[in-house]
Amino acid sequence: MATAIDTHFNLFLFFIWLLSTLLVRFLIKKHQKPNTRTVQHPPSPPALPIIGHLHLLSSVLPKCFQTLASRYGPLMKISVGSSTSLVVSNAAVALEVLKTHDLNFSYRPEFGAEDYSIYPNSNFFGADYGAYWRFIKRICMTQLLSAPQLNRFADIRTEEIMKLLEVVLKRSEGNEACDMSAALMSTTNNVICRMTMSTSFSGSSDDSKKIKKFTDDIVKAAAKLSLGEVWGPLKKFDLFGYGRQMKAAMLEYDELVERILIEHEENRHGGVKGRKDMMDILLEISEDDTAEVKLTRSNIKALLLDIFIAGTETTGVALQWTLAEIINHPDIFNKLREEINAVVGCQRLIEESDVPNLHYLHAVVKESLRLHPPSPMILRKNKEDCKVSGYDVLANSRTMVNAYAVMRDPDSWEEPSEFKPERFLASAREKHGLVFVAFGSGRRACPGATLGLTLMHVIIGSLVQCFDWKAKGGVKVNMEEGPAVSAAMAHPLLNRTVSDHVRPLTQEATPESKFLHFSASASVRLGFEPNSTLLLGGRV
Ligand code: HEM
Repeated sequence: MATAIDTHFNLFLFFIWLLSTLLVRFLIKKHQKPNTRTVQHPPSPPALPIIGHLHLLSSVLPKCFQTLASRYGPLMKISVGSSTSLVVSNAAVALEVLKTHDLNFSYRPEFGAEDYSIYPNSNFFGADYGAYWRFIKRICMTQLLSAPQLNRFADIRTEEIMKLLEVVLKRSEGNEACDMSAALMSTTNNVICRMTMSTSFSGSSDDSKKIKKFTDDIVKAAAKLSLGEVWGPLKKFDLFGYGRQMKAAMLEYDELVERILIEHEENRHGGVKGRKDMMDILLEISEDDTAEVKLTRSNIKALLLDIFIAGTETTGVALQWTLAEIINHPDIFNKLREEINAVVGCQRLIEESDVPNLHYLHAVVKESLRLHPPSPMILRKNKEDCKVSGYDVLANSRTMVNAYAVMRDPDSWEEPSEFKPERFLASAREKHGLVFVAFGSGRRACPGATLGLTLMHVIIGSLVQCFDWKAKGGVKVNMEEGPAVSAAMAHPLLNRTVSDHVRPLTQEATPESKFLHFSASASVRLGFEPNSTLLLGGRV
């Protein structure tokens, strides 16, 4: 009997609670300001409980987001577990985010890796738009990556390109396979390491290789940690150990860079190297007591790490795609070769000073970056609520501009999936409202664009000038995109493929050739096709 009374009483209490809750909700709604509107979120595909949209995603994210956008629109909301992002997929909305709301979207979202960084709050890429970021950006644009500083290191780029040509030539000479992916990556890595901290000058020649290994390990662990975002609060337990892996790789990086920093401090005043690399410049700034921001050692190491991560892989990957496109388009290869023949001639190797006159080369590189942007997801966050494409975007929304989709948007580009460098030639350009975002846009746009492009122009120009690149038996290079957001080729230009493509042909070098260390004055016939051209410092 007592139990029945208790049950009735509990039910009565439950109804009282329910009624009062509904009443309070009703009163709150009634007293809300009449102009208060409901938030209109961007559209979103139907989600499953807990996993959200995970089941809709494939390993090649930019492509998968592009497909989803064709159904759910150019601004859509994607959730995976507890992580939510907005994805921008066409040129019009990209312009809104990157140009109209540039200042508001000049922040970067966090992706979970920051908790394990040994340089907390010191890096540049992830820094909020504020005094520290502005200070470093100014240093990048006026000193580290300025035109005069880049020019001071032109000889290093020439040297590294010569090494690359030698590798390709030697492999072909021995009829060996040539791993172009590795060769191109090693060239960009060596250039960037030597420009930042004169690696081949100090310490062992392995330093550049070690830097590449440590940064690759850091990036791999950070990418896995960013996927861990979906675990929400559970991510702090580092269940899979990726946080520990990232910390370990950062400590290895730190030890190496600390050693090089000490060498720089010892050599700096002696002026042994005769020119300042980026590390020298940063050390000088760190000693300046009047500087707006007092740079710490951690700031220096974190900024250099950003430069290695942001500069090497992007440029290396972009070079591979460009070469692959050239191999697949013999007509474009021929046109490029003709332009180089006309502008540079056959007596010397292409130089950086030739590049402004090689308009078709510019167009080829730009077209390759349009179709295969090496940073296909541009990551931003907004500080304040705003409207984009008619939808409400709340403050701190993680926003990804899908550069891959934006630069294949059929409303902006004719035949968007075709490799047509002509679209970037001056005469054609006026016809299109082009949105080229391979280097991002606005305040947070890539500060290394000039260096990246310089390397691409002169490396691709040299490879086209010196070797014939053809697909064996007309079989095209596989242009499938690789997994994750990295944008690398799924089937890199590895030995099997490339050995068949490389056709370094007749080389006749004069003894006075200032470019070649190859058997001077000898005529070396390489490759498989007779009567072709090779221009390295000799006659055709
Ligand atoms: C082909 C080569 C390259 C491509 C396609 C590329 C692309 C990009 C993109 C898309 C961004 C994000 C921009 C945005 O948010 O709007 C970026 C940022 C950045 N890039 Fe590059 N990049 C390249 C080469 C380089 C090089 C050579 C360096 C340095 C030596 C570099 C350093 C950076 C840095 C430090 C940032 C962060 C800027 C910031 O947060 O304010 N990049 N890059």
